[in-house]
Amino acid sequence: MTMTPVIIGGGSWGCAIASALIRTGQHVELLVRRQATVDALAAGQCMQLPDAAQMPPMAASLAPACLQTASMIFVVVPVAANPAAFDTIATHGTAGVPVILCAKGISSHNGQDAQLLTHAAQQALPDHPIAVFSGPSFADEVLAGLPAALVAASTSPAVLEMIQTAFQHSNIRVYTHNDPDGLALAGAMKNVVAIAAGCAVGLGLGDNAKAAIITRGLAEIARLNHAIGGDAETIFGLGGVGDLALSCAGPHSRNMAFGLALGAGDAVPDKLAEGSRTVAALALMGRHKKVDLPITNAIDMVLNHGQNLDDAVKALLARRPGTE
Ligand SMILES: NC(=O)C1=CN([C@@H]2O[C@H](COP(=O)(O)OP(=O)(O)OC[C@H]3O[C@@H](n4cnc5c(N)ncnc54)[C@H](OP(=O)(O)O)[C@@H]3O)[C@@H](O)[C@H]2O)C=CC1
Ligand SMILES: O=C(CO)COP(=O)(O)O
Repeated sequence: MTMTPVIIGGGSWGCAIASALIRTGQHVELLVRRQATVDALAAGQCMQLPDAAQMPPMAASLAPACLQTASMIFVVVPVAANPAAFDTIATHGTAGVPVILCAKGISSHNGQDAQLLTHAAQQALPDHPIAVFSGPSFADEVLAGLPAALVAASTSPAVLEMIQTAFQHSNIRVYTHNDPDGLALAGAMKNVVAIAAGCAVGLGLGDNAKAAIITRGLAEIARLNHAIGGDAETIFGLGGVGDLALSCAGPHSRNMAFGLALGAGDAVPDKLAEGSRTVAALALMGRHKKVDLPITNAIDMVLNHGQNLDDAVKALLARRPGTE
């Protein structure tokens, strides 16, 4: 029986991860939800990246039975679809097979609670070791074969070794560490900071304001990371500063593009911006942990509580500045 990596989700990032593994000569299967996606992938097309370079044809299926022979399972659907993916793995996956979380956000049920994806996965999948795969990585660039450096984090050295080996000789260079919670949190939070940075630029507040938001946003990430017991070094690595820098660089990031449109008073793009979906849970987590998250809270007020963006900016600037 041949064991193959299986990727749940055939969107931008699922295709990009698959393309990197295929480049090393591995057979990969994608588990998707629509026949149209199966057909597009077989023709070497990613539906979410129509302008991307031609990719290799990819084997995809609608049948979760493909999980039975998975050597490792990448979960690459939006955060909101992760619980259903975990249920599918619990039903069809083989115990002991690593589950690698690739989404960037916080798990939440109807805005009533807030949970790191790592904790949600551990609860739903007690028989599977869990890893987080994150870092600065725009899917279209990975799909085009350009180099990227990512981080895999798990408490299992064997799982880290497996992931590193899987991507050896691909265009993804994998660094490892043992702080999955910190890595999951940093990936979720950078999206919200990118929305805030986009808002500042869209409002015409200038480069100084953008740099201030990135830096104070990083301080928020570090504070909440400390509160959840994450490793401070995670925040200064690829999955922290690295991904924050990438996402705040410009409209290539969907989260930054969302913020730019919001700031400029334009309609927001019709693309996934995980930060807009995760900010409520993140603000809730900050309240539960009693951590001050002014930028996160401001974006939550604007997106979920009807606050005017100008008023949110005024409220942020009216805060008494403290020590750095
Ligand atoms: N794109 C990137 O550069 C990167 C993205 N990520 C993260 O990866 C995650 C996925 O993003 P990305 O691939 O870009 O998103 P896309 O919008 O490109 O693709 C999403 C994929 O998930 C599927 N999907 C969406 N909703 C559901 C659902 N409710 N149930 C089952 N499947 C669903 C879509 O299926 P369908 O086509 O049928 O709608 C599609 O295959 C996000 O959390 C993102 O932050 C991480 C690193 C880089
Ligand atoms: O996470 C990403 C790059 O690392 C993708 O960012 P966006 O979802 O903002 O495009």
